Amino acid sequence: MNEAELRQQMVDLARSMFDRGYATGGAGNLSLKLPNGHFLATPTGSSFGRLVAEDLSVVDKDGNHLSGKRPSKEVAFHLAIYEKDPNCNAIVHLHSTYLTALSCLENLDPSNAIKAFTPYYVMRVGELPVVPYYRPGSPHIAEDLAKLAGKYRAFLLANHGPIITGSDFLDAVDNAEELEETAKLFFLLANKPTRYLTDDEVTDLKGRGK
Ligand SMILES: O=C(O)[C@@H](O)C(=O)COP(=O)(O)O
Ligand SMILES: [Zn+2]
Repeated sequence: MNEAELRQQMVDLARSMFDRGYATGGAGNLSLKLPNGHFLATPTGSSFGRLVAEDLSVVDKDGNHLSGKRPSKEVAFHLAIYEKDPNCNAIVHLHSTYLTALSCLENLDPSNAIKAFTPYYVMRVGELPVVPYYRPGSPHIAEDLAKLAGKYRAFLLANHGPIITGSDFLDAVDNAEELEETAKLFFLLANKPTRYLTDDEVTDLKGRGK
């Protein structure tokens, strides 16, 4: 896809997420890698429901603002992930209801906030490591993510929300939707005896693709 098509894809899929309740108000941010090596990101304060293709921000790998409106205050954490994960070409950060609720629970397993109970979660996401709470925009988020990126496909910011990566923007959005639905199931199953996938079942699923 060329840059114009990628801009339109970000506008269209952001609007679709907004219309289906995955994003509200000005929460969340999005980015993708452009063919020329620069990055397209949502402007700070923008609503997923009202993005304008020409207004989207372009930054270089060092975070220099090249064009469009002022980028998301989280652009540093997006860039930290791209730097460490060569397979990541797009990133979705949401404040979606169930994943954000999950991010506020005490005693989450920092290495994996959702133990697998369905195959598609394993195939699309795998594990969900938790980044401790820092205020939004803090450089510490990027520092912590730099240590995890490349080993995981999604991350949960404590008391904040999820970050999901993808091989392209559509893949990142699909992964985000799957993860949010998995968190919804996690709460539906709370206090119910649940059969988790065994280690062998998880291993069998890994590496099989989607
Ligand atoms: O939670 C926050 O404030 C940010 O992480 C966020 O989601 C929106 O910030 P901008 O991308 O700067 O609008
Ligand atoms: Zn946020």
